[in-house]
Amino acid sequence: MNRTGDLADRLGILAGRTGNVAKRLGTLVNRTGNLAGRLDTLADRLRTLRHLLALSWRVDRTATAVNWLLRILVAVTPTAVGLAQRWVVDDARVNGTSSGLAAWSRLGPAVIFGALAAMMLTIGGRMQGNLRAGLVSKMDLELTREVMADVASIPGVEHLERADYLNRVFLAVKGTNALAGYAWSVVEGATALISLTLSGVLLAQIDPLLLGLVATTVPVLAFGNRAQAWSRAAHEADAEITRLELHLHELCLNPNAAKEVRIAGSGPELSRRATALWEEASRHQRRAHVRGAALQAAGWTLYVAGLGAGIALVVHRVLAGQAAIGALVMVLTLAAQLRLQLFLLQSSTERIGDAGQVAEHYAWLRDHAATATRSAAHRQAPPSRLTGGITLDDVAFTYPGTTTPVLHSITAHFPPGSVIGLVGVNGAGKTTLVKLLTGLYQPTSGRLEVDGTPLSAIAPKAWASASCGVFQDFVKFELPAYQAIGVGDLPRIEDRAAVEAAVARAGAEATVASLGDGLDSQLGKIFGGAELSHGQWQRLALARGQMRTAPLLLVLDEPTAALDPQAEHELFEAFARQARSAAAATGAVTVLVSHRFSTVSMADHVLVLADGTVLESGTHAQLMAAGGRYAELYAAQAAAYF
Ligand SMILES: Nc1ncnc2c1ncn2[C@@H]1O[C@H](COP(=O)(O)OP(=O)(O)OP(=O)(O)O)[C@@H](O)[C@H]1O
Repeated sequence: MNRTGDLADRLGILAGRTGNVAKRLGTLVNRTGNLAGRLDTLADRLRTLRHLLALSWRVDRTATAVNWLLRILVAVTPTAVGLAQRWVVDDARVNGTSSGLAAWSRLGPAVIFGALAAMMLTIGGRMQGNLRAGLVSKMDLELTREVMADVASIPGVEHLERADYLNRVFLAVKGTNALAGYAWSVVEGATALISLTLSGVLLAQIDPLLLGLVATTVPVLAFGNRAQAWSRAAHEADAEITRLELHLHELCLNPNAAKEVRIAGSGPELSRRATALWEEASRHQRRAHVRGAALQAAGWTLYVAGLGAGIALVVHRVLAGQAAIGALVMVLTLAAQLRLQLFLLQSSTERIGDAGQVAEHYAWLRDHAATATRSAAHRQAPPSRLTGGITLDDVAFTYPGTTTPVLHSITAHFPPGSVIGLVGVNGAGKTTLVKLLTGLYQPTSGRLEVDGTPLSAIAPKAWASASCGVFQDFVKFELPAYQAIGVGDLPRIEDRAAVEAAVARAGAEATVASLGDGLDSQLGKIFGGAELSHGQWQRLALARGQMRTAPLLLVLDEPTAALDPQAEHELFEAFARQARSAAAATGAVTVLVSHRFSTVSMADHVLVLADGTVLESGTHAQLMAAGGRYAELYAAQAAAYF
């Protein structure tokens, strides 16, 4: 019995040890993973740095070259000043304060050398600061252009709809100035480090113990970095709060929101909430700053203690006759310079840290855009005309970053040339289905095919160019009217005949005629142009959606909600007619989303969506005959209108 007990104990101990080993292995794997992650981040930063230095060269070669030269000169001058002073003082001690030619011939070079170095330190430092500011502003402009181009080049809308992605995009867009300064901050940091090293070498020559003074700079920098990291973490954690605060404040100023805000009297409350958010974010920042300031003060206290000890050591040496008075003068000069270099190093590491955070988001955005472009490059062009139509087979979709499926088990076929109606209550998934059809998102599972080719294998930009659409949340482009319409087909934005034809197809002639200067009228109050009614804006949006004359897919997602039912009916009749006549040429599929059943009844085939899936489908006649949900809602609406 005892033996069995012993064995059990031993087995227990063995199991415990195995568990410990496994835990340690787990920790090791984690650490290796962390290290690999850090190396990746470092590689990303170096790539960004190289890109920024190249960008600086591209935006202004002369300023970049002069800036490099000045930085190097400014880095070595503090040491030169210290050396010159030591030279003069020691010479004076040895040879007395004799004047005349002999003294000048001995001291002249040292005085000129010192004066030049001091001049370089002051003038060069200032010139370098001005050059840097000019370069950073040019680079900022270029980086803003790059970031915006990246945001625009990513197909789909995931990066603009997901809160975590939006935070990254927001921080990258807001941080271009910090990023522009990144490269030069690294150069400044590196040259300040060279300066510190040179000062260290000179101090060590007087007494190796003085290296202790250089060592006290380490806590100053380390604590400074930690303080900065706290502040950055607070800033990053508050990105969403800051976005919300900006959004609420913008609502108070936005003329489109003004009616609702004024009538509801919600302005003061919105402003109060925005202010509360701002205060919350400021509180977090303040807390981080106070903690950081305390830590930094501790670092500087150590430095001051080290400096005091260093000076006491040299005074002792001088009094003991072990060092010349020139050494004391040099130590005092270098100590003052050391403090300046330390400030410079600290401020550049702070800027590097700040910009490093932006650099991470910037690298993410660039990678995201590059991956999207690379993957799009291998995809094929859409067919020039649809022959097989669009097929959905057991399609399901969950928005990235969420867990609840919004669409599931969607199976349908849209034959070439057909007009498809989509109906369903709010939130049924109609717009989401439209987003999948237009390639803005890929299905999470199932097949979505165009003429038998998965839509994911078709180049997104080419599919976007082969589609056109009008949406319920259309854009009010505050541009001259012809551009606000022509932007629907960018290559033909200035093609007046194409714009006029689109206006006619959308039945927007009366709206254009009502504008003072017709198609040349400036739209929108913000730029002193004509203000339009919501319905008039919508007519122009419909015209914009008609700019592409031979699309393969036309989506009309409640584009006429601001029009009266009669106008909507007439428009859809016209669209359906156009769709059927265009069908012969391109086999285009028209998808029409509407809450008005009389409009949807014009479609060749209707899908009734409920809870993210197809509840019923068929022609209007079939659905009415089936007497299901569609028939019920149709009858209810008809009774309400007539
Ligand atoms: N970007 C998004 N991220 C996460 N969920 C979303 C997103 N857009 C829509 N949803 C969710 O998907 C569901 C379907 O929304 P969708 O806009 O497709 O409905 P809809 O049928 O077009 O509604 P409506 O008739 O009101 O326009 C909703 O529950 C909505 O909350």
